[in-house]
Amino acid sequence: KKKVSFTKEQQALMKVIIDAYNKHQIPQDVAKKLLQDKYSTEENFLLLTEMATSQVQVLVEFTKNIPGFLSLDREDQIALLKGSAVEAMFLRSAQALNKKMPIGHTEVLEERIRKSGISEEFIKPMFNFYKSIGELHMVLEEQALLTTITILTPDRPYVKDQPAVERLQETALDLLRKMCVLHHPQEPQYFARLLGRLTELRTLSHYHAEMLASWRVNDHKFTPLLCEIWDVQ
Ligand SMILES: CC(C)NC(=O)n1c(-c2ccccc2)cc2c1CN(S(=O)(=O)c1cccs1)CC2
Repeated sequence: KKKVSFTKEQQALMKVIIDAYNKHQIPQDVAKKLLQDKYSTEENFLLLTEMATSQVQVLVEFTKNIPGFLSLDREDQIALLKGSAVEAMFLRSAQALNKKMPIGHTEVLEERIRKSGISEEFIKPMFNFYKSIGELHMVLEEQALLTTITILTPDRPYVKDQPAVERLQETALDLLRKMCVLHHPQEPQYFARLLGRLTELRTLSHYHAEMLASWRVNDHKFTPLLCEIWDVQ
């Protein structure tokens, strides 16, 4: 078993990130609604709208707890949130879908997502991504750190002080690297595999822009918060 030691700062950082991540789960009532009956496409779309809106609120709260984030330039904070919102949504979705659920719940959830007006060409890559995340069997610390690293991506559009963001991201990457050695000692490539998922996430977020366009064509309504964070309407 490989010896892994964390500095005092790293232990403090992990605790803050885990507390923040645990505090901000998707409200159970919203998730439960997905499992009630009423299967119409319209109803499924509305539920996803509600879940995605609630997740953006959760994301903003989580981000505020990332050590150093609130010390960044205010406009850069906004640029990082807007630049990572879709990727964070897909990451959270993958984690939600791969969570242990009562028998049959996952299937119902999948079915409602497939029948929510998303065209087939986006369903496939989306579910491939969910599956590829599920196969990693990430522990909570890895999930929370991967979300943190996604948010702290320096090269998002309109970020002015990229070095400041890079420094924060480096800290989270160092910690994630150690976490992977600790929790997956048999897989030396595990950390690299996790970062590979971030590349897949960027591809998905390009699909997302097209998904939005096709919904807009069919006059689907989004909430003001989603329109703001996605820069639509
Ligand atoms: C957990 C939350 C963040 N996930 C979520 O909202 N999902 C999920 C999903 C995946 C696994 C388990 C539970 C839900 C699939 C999809 C979305 C949202 N998007 S969206 O934001 O483009 C959208 C918003 C409005 C109309 S479409 C479409 C695809």
